Amino acid sequence: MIELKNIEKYYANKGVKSYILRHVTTSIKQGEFVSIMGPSGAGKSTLLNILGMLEEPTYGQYEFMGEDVVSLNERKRIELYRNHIGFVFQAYHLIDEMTVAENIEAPLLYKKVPGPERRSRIADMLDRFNMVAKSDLFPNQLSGGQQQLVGIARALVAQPSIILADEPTGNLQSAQALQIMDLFKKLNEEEGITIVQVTHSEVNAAYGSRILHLLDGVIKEDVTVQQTV
Ligand SMILES: Nc1ncnc2c1ncn2[C@@H]1O[C@H](COP(=O)(O)OP(=O)(O)OP(=O)(O)O)[C@@H](O)[C@H]1O
Repeated sequence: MIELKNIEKYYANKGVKSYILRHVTTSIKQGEFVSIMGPSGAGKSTLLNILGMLEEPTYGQYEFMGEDVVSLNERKRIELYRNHIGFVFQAYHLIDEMTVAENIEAPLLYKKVPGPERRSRIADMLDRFNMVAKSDLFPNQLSGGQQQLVGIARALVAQPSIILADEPTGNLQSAQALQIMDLFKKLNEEEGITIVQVTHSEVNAAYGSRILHLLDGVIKEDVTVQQTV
């Protein structure tokens, strides 16, 4: 599903290059649940943003579902993103002025999904996340855990092939964090959705099947998780 070859990312400042990612070569197969770990500043979010087409690498090849992402024009890349990728952010990134239902609807409007189908998919999401009664509330009327569920519902409503999550439980208490991780595991195992998450938590990483350890922008280790959760 994902092939990265020799991905490099650097910022040049007064002729000095500071490397964020170096020689990143790896592949991720459909159905995997991968955690990216490593110390602060190791380049985890940058790598996830490149996977999610939110940032471009300075060099290297990125193939997503057979498409050469780097050579695609903006319109094609956005289309690929909208059709296949659901992104979940640590700080939720919901739109404050929109209700829960409207936030979940947003990706469907971009994809021009017709009204009746939109309403049915939103209803399914609200039902699945036990949020029917919260449908008309605004994000600031929800707990952090509920806001993140809306963030995940918004990522899922467009039926993505892959969920990319940047510290999805970073702002949550442990009970809520467990709920989100259980949900990811279920999505992965029962619906075959590929998941790539950035996490600082060993507990969260144990939910996945593989861990990429980044250090100073380099993949230092690529390990298979022994399933215990
Ligand atoms: N626009 C930029 N210009 C220069 N340096 C940048 C820019 N964006 C990010 N960086 C640097 O890239 C490095 C990696 O950032 P990144 O957010 O990917 O790390 P991270 O591993 O996700 O860290 P954390 O765990 O703290 O979120 C950091 O040192 C950061 O300062």
